[in-house]
Amino acid sequence: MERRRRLFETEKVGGRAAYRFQAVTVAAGILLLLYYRVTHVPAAGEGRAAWLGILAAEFWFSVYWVITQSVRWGPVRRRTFKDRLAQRYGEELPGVDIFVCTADPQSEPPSLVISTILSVMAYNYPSEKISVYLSDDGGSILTFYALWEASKFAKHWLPFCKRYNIEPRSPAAYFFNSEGHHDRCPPKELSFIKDLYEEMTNRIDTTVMSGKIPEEIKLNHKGFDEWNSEITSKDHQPIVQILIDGKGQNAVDDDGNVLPTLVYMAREKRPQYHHNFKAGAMNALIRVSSVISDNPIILNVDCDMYSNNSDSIRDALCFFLDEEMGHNIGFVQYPQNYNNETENNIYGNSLQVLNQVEIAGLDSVGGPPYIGTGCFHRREVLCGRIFSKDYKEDWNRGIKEKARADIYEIEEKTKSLATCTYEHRTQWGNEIGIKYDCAVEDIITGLAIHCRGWESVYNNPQRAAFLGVGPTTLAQTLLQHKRWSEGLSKVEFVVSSKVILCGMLVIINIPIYEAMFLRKDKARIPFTVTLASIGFVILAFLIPIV
Ligand SMILES: O=c1ccn([C@@H]2O[C@H](COP(=O)(O)OP(=O)(O)O[C@H]3O[C@H](CO)[C@@H](O)[C@H](O)[C@H]3O)[C@@H](O)[C@H]2O)c(=O)[nH]1
Ligand SMILES: [Mn+2]
Repeated sequence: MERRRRLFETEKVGGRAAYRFQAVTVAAGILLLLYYRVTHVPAAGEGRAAWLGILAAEFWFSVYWVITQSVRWGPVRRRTFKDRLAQRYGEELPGVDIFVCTADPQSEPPSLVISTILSVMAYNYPSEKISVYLSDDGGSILTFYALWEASKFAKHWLPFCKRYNIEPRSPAAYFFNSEGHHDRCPPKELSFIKDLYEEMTNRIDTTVMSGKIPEEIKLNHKGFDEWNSEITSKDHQPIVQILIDGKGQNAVDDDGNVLPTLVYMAREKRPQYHHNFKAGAMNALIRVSSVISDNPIILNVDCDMYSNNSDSIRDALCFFLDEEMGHNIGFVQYPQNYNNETENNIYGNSLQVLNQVEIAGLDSVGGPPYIGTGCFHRREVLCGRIFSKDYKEDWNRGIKEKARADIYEIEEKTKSLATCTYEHRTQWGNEIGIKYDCAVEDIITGLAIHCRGWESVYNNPQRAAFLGVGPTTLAQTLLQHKRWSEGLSKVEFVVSSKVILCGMLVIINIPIYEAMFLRKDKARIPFTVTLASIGFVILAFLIPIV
């Protein structure tokens, strides 16, 4: 049989030899420094304590440096072949569910959230195979209103994007910091769509500022009835509203083409139940989407990360659908790039080393971590499936024509999956879905997926797939790093807690070892007692093995 051509290839990043040479010189420097410290310890009373303290610190940084080499030693780059994907599959491609998370209409303005939503609705991909879900942890009628406006604007925006093949497809980014693709379309049409967009954002911004939705607008959609004066962001019933039903009759754009499904979800919130932040929202989305569209691939993005490259879905599929390697791949991670870098990048927020070198380095040793946004997962992998080479993904899942229930029935059914108590006494947040109880839920979820045998790949194409809003001030930077560090040290602690515990026990027991082996006075423990203790220790170690 003819061997199929690969849908992606892996290249080594250039400059490895230069980096390795530099690393060897640094290693030599570190060793010489440690040698000097160890051989020149001053006498007691002449600064010995400070010397030993510095030695300990330098030793720790040396260990840290050695560990970081594992992620910088062999970075790789992936290249996809979308033309081969097109030749092989045409438009017979799997469905994709896209999750966007938002939490607060004040700090994450709804007009920007919907720009992200519109950018992912406008992927260069068959619309009937895309379902977009917005999770609103703020449970805000203002965000719902903005999404309803977006569902109407999409009818003009999507055909416009596809007709002139514009990039990026976030209207906010396209109109206000575009790279100049405006010449691709007739000026009249451009100003028409721009006016529509500006009118819409003005309406949304003034409504958000006033904090109230005009009564006449509320008459336009039944979804507004979900809110009453008692609802707060921390105390409300589950809300699921299907704003565009892609499988329905009326879901067509201006050109008569099908529109993607668009769903608003605010999971139930009650003060007495812990909501588990973004992880809780994602898990509710996994369940709700399994009833509405149930597509085999899930992409999730933060609401401030718009799609900057309309080919990213096809790019990601080059990995999953590759005949040789695809079946090993659990998720495809894209980097977090920002479009609001500060001058000279003074706080290092563009994450260059992480994005270009370290995550690419991890990609050569089992795969990148899951970093919370810009990631394509297999639904089954998020739901806890353990890797097996016999497993065959059902790529038609979700597309197969099911007897479609009434839209109201679906909404009612899915609400029951987004309640506070649904997960009680289940494995959600543990073996199933995104993990709970960690500030970096994404990292531990990715590690768990690796532990179940799946690999991941990192794709960093020339044209950034997603662009977000990064921190720009020192205060924002510190807050983000504090959260990341807290979360990561927890991961580190879980992994190394046993080692630390054993080390502490050894240190606490130093006087006993002294009495066993070193002391020559009366306090020395008799040899027979030492022997008996060693015997007991060995026995104690054997117990868990037996
Ligand atoms: O209760 C919450 C809190 C946050 N979010 C959403 O989660 C996302 C990330 O939260 P943010 O406060 O912006 O955190 P960042 O530090 O910017 O997030 C980075 O770090 C997180 C933890 O590692 C990852 O989950 C994110 O994807 C990654 O962008 C945003 O879209 C929020 O709207 C919720 O949906 N519910
Ligand atoms: Mn963020």
